[in-house]
Amino acid sequence: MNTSTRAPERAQPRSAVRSLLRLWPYVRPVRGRLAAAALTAVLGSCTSLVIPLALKWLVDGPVAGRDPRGVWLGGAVVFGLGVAEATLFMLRRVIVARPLARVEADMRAALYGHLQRLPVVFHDRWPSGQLLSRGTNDLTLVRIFLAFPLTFLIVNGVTITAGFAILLAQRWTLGLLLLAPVAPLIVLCWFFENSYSRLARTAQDRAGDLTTVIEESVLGIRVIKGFGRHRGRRREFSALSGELRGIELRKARLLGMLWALVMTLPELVIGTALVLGVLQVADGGLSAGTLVAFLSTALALRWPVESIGFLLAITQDAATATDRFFEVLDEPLPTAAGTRAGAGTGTSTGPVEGTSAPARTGVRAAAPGSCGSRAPARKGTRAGLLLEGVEFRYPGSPAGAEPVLRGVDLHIRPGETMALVGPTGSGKTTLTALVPRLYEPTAGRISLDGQDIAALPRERLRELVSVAFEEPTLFSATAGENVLMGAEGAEEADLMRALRIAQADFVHELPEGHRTQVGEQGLSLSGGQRQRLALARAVVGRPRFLVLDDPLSALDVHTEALVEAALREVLATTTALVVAHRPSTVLLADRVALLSRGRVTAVGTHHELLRTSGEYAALMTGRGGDGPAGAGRGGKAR
Ligand SMILES: Nc1ncnc2c1ncn2[C@@H]1O[C@H](COP(=O)(O)OP(=O)(O)OP(=O)(O)O)[C@@H](O)[C@H]1O
Repeated sequence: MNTSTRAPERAQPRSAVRSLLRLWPYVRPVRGRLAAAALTAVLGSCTSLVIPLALKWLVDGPVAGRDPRGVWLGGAVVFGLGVAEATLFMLRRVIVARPLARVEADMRAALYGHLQRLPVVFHDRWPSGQLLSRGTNDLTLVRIFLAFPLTFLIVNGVTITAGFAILLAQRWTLGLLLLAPVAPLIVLCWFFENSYSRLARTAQDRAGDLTTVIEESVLGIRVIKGFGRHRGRRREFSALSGELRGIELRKARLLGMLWALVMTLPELVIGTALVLGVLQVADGGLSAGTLVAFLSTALALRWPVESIGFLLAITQDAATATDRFFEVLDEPLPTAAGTRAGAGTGTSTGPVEGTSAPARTGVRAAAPGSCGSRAPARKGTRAGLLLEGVEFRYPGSPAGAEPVLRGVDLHIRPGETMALVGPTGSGKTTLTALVPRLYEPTAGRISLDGQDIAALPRERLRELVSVAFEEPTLFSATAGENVLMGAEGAEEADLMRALRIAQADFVHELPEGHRTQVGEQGLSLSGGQRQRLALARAVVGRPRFLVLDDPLSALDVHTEALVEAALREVLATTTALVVAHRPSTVLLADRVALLSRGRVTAVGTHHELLRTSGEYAALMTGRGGDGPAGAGRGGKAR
């Protein structure tokens, strides 16, 4: 199986109790209810221990004395005690149901909130299935633990202690006999816990991997079908599912062995006690009522003892689930503003080699200082979008690997549109991701109108910068809601304007207009329609800075021309960085920056670069292999 679908493995020896204690902040608000439920269960369990004492009175009294009224009375008491026990256990369930649903919901909300705030580098590292399984299966396991083992390990402890006190009081010799298996059972449980916890961790991790495979297969169903890969995918799925099945079987075998021993040992000693007790009754050393009471008490203790293995198994599953939950929650959030977060990945965030001014082969910017000055005297005071000595290396890239971006200096003046052109893999998308701080530069600085973006509160940054990515992601919501996500507080008029600019008027023809639900990931729309909605989302908030990653790639020539015309209107009032592969998109820009192997190697107008940069000319005419063809068809040369 592809290991890239696996989360960072962190299975380490740990104490189940210490793991579960971390749940306290979530359990604290419902501690009163949980305590009341435990108390109710203890009362119910103790009621069950009173039944043998009533039986003793019944056998030694009314039954021995042939007193029918006494027998009826005794029977009624035993019946009443049975009803009371059942009622108390039912009450316990009623008391815990609602608060435990709340604990689960609170934990899920905390996980979801944290996931939303974690940086993109975290999501690059973690497979989505692992996160899904932590937010669903694992939290269910925690709720089951709080509902059963947490209460019943306490209840059973109290019941077993009280039961043995009754047994010892009735016949201490037989009582001691029943206590004999306790020591071996404790050792057995200890061994079980150690082995089971390792298996539980592996099983839950593999379940997360399996979720990732299912999710990828569902999302990628078109590719799988298109390439006839379903057999291969099924084999991959079966292998992983077989691995999980094997681990679950080992868990079941381990639990079965524990259960068998936990059941057999008490049965053996109860059998022995029965034989010895009968002999003592025959000798006249023990009353029949006492033997009945003794054996009924011993039998009443069977379930509390036998269930220990099962309760410990759920406890281990829940401890593992808690660890997995907190592994995500412990991931540090990026600092609000003011520092380079480095995204908590252990990546060097300090300056590294290669921040020197890039070698330029092409034309300098028309205005002095608009490109190329590494550390200008008026640092941070220039309006527009300014990148100074920006370097970026993806977290987790091999030591000594070249940074993806090196010494990038670029100044986009207010109101200017800069096209970013470069061969595939040169770092264009990476550069655009740095402006809205989806990633943090490993060196250098980016400023908007003189303000370092690392010092800007994220909300402010989101107001200033809007983005449309190459891959237009839409959500399961209405077309209008997808667009309005682009701006806080935007209204219907803004929506209409954005739809018009993005040439997304097709929305009005949908069955319910902009209130039509678009499917998961917008799959009910064509690629070009999704791209236009994504573009509308980027412009709906009238951002000061616009970053567009090849926004017109999926449009037909006719629609592209319409969108370009409308985009010009927007670009005239914003400062924009537009990744462009096609000459027609380049022609929307005032100037062009050529990115080559992570460096800006030339900046100028389209025509200047065509004249002076061989690499640019090759890209635009398609002679460079990676670049678009058909450059210079008409177009504006500014
Ligand atoms: N999340 C990531 N983790 C590690 N490396 C990455 C990641 N994303 C991109 N890269 C690497 O960074 C380099 C630049 O990628 P980027 O997507 O920025 O190029 P690009 O110029 O936008 O390419 P294209 O024109 O094909 O979209 C590539 O070598 C790519 O393999």
